[in-house]
Amino acid sequence: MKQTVLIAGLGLIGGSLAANIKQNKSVHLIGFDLDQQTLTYAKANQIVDETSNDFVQAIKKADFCILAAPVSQTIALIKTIETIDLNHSLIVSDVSSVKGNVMEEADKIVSEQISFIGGHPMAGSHKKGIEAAKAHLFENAFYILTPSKRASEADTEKLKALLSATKSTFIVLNAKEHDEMTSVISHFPHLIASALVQQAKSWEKKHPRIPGLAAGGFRDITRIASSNPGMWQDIFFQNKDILIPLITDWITEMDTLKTLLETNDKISIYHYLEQAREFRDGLDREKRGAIPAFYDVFVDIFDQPGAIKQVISLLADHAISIKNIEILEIREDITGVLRLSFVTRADQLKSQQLLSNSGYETTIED
Ligand SMILES: NC(=O)c1ccc[n+]([C@@H]2O[C@H](COP(=O)([O-])OP(=O)(O)OC[C@H]3O[C@@H](n4cnc5c(N)ncnc54)[C@H](O)[C@@H]3O)[C@@H](O)[C@H]2O)c1
Ligand SMILES: O=C(O)C(=O)C[C@]1(C(=O)O)C=C[C@@H](O)C=C1
Repeated sequence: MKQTVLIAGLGLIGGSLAANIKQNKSVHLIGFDLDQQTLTYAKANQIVDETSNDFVQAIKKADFCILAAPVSQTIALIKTIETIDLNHSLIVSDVSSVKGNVMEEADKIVSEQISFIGGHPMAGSHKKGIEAAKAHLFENAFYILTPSKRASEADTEKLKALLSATKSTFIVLNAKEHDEMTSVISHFPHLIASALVQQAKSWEKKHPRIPGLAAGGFRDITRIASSNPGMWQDIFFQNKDILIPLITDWITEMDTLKTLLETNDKISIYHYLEQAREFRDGLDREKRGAIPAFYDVFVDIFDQPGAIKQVISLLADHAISIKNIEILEIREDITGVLRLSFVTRADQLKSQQLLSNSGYETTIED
């Protein structure tokens, strides 16, 4: 029998989930969004089977509902769900990056028919909107589930089955564990990335060449500062009780580093850098969760016409598929560095060997 799934909020995440769920032919997928253009795009590109402008009417038809709007809007939708009378059972989930307030609201649902299991796919991008949606976005990522008080294990299993095409790894956490961990590895780093960009922006007044000089390191550490400001504003305020103490800890940490520099404590600075490197290098490479599970090869190339094409052709001739290419640094007339990302370790190693055999200087991270 066909199951009806409603996705409310068809942006980057809702659209990407829709693209996964749509692969299941026994699902009838309804899309709801406040933005008419998004709905038109979703229908025209067959991302959903049906669109709706009426959340309450659509949810009444659904067996599953996934709320994929900004966090504060998701909380507002849960408040609406609390008022709906259903004559059949419904599993509701969300994708919010912060879980505390969402789960607090979800625990207020009294209907016996509704089972709420919070969700958060730990993958995304700095892009927004349905046009950036991709079916493979969640592959190899962790997908965190936070069941509400009344959700049964059987319901959690049903939700996992619905989301199985994402090829993510599901883990169950409570809201507090979730919010503490994501604030450390996602929300706070975002705040720092934006602050680093603001710092460069203010120094640009004195040194107008700063944007041009910003090379691989600055670009790597600040990529996420190009994200959707509306979404992150919401995340920061939803998780501010955890973020504020982290900012206090960070100020203390910066003060410590400042003192080490002022007192010329080279040994302590060395250990500080060494410990950070060891921790970073030790991040689980098989299941990298928030860090995309790609395997990189760095290739030195000469800045001359066709240099990149040669590298790509070599790998294409051996049927190796490159997941992503990034030019990290090109200096005029000298070498530059290409970062090639592969989905499997095997492709990474094979590519490195092929490139080395053809005379390229390559490096990989173990
Ligand atoms: N972008 C990421 O990297 C990422 C990763 C994991 C989880 N999330 C979470 O996913 C959610 C959506 O983020 P996104 O990146 O897809 O944003 P997005 O801006 O790409 O999409 C949000 C969509 O929700 C719609 N919308 C807004 N209010 C709505 C409402 N009341 N009802 C229905 N639709 C509404 C918008 O029109 C838009 O189409 C957020 O809660 C975010 O915290 C984002
Ligand atoms: O890759 C990115 O651009 C992201 O910011 C993705 C990211 C993250 O911080 O890792 C952002 C927010 C989500 O809640 C989950 C994933």
